Amino acid sequence: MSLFPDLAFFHLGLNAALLIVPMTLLVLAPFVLRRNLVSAAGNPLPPGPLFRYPVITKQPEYLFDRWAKAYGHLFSLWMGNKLFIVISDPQVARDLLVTQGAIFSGRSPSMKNTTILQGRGITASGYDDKWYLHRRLANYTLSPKAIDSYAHVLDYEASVFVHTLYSDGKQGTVAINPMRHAGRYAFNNMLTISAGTRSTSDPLYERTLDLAMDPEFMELTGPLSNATDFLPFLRWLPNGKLSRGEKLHDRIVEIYGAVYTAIKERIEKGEGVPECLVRTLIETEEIEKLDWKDTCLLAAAFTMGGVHSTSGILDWFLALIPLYPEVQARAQAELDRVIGRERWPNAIDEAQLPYIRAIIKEVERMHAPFWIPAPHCATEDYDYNGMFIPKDSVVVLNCFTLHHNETRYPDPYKINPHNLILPGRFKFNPDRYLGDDLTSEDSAKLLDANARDHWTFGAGRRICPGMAVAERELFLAVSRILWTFTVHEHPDEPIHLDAYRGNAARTPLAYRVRFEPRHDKVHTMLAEIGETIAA
Ligand code: HEM
Repeated sequence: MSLFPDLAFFHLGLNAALLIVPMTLLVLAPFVLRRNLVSAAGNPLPPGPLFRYPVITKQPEYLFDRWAKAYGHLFSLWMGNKLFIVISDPQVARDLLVTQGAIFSGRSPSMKNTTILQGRGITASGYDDKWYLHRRLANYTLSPKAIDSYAHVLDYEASVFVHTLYSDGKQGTVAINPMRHAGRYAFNNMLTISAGTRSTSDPLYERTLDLAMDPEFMELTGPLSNATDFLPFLRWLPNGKLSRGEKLHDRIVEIYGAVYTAIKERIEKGEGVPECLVRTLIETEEIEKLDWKDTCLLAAAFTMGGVHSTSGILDWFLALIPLYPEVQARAQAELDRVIGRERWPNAIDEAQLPYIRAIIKEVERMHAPFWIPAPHCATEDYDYNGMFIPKDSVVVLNCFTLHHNETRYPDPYKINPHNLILPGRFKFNPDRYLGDDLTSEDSAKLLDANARDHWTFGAGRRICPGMAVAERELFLAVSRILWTFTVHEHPDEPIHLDAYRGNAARTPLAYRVRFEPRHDKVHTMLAEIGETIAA
């Protein structure tokens, strides 16, 4: 028997620890450390962080920006067992997503693509024949020519939106949160395109509105925020988030199924149904071999996809503009000079209002709703500039870094008027877009990727097909709001622009602003519009 039993135990414990710790590390290493792969040509993966991440929830754009600075324009990141390839440079984005679009246009399994949209609804379809068909329908419904057929609706809804800000804000006497109104504006436009109607007191369309405004979709579909996307075994364990995704899927199918049925019944009864996506789908479902779920999820993807994105930009615009009185005053001077005070701007005036257009582009750059737009997926192995991009890797744009490239956008970070309120990272400077007369759709087609306005609508074959509609909506709303009101920050309620809500599309935290009518004509015009709405 040892004279020092405690010490013997200590030695035994130490030996065991010396054995167990390295063994545990060895077993855990493949789950914790990055895996290095090499292509047939001997090229390594793009460089990237040493550790794997199970999930990144809080402002991943800052981490991506740091990694882009540390590892370069193309870096790789292991999220659990999924390899992400992150693009932070315009030319690389063009080379891969546009020039090699045949390889980089897939979608990867995820909560959004697999659980909620079940591989359908255009946005979640793989890069296959069904996607081509859906994309053709999207182009047909959202092309500039198609927009002409519902331009009057976009115009009317913009008037209703401005009127609501006026009446809800008690003609400029109280501060209000404009976000729900912006959401309803975008929603009514999308519902018209999808279902040929706007939200009314009909309970079905009220439910459609509630679904579109519910932040659940944007909370659940973040590209980095669902551990089940990266650690597949979690799918087999009880999982609250997964069941929320399943419930959301059921709710979408149930509500849009009812919209489909209502429209089909009206067509069968010979009632006039205006031209809209669901009508086109019903009329072509046999030829195109669409099933019922395809139709529901396509209508849902259109309606919901075009709401948070467009209204998000309006929310950011309305949060920003009171903080930059000199920008607001310059825009109003342009409106007074070009339009005058007897009427407000219409779509046709857009080309004559370059400063308003520049403001919209600058909001799109500075507050892109998606810092990481819908991930693409590589459908083949590909070697690029001595780096290996394996099949099935998830390929994403790092919009935050692209939009803060100091060569393309000089001074992207500097000063803001409220250093105490904002952390001083961003500079809102519409001047940088003066002289850029291209629409975002045309700008995306430029051969020189460095000259593109911004990357807010994604890139390549899956670039947002709703760009032209969104820009028309934004122009009508922004130009009319600035013609009608001066927007003021509430003196006791500072607006916080750094924090936001949503793991996919970002919207500002709730805020209130005051819409002060600019001149007497505002009251007469809005009174007339009020009568039209009531009629
Ligand atoms: C300012 C508003 C909008 C923004 C910022 C926006 C942004 C985006 C982005 C980043 C993508 C992913 C592109 C990619 O995969 O590379 C996308 C896809 C899509 N957007 Fe938009 N969008 C907006 C408005 C709209 C509107 C008004 C519609 C109309 C219905 C729409 C319909 C779609 C559809 C259907 C897709 C899927 C395309 C596909 O996978 O082929 N979006 N959008």
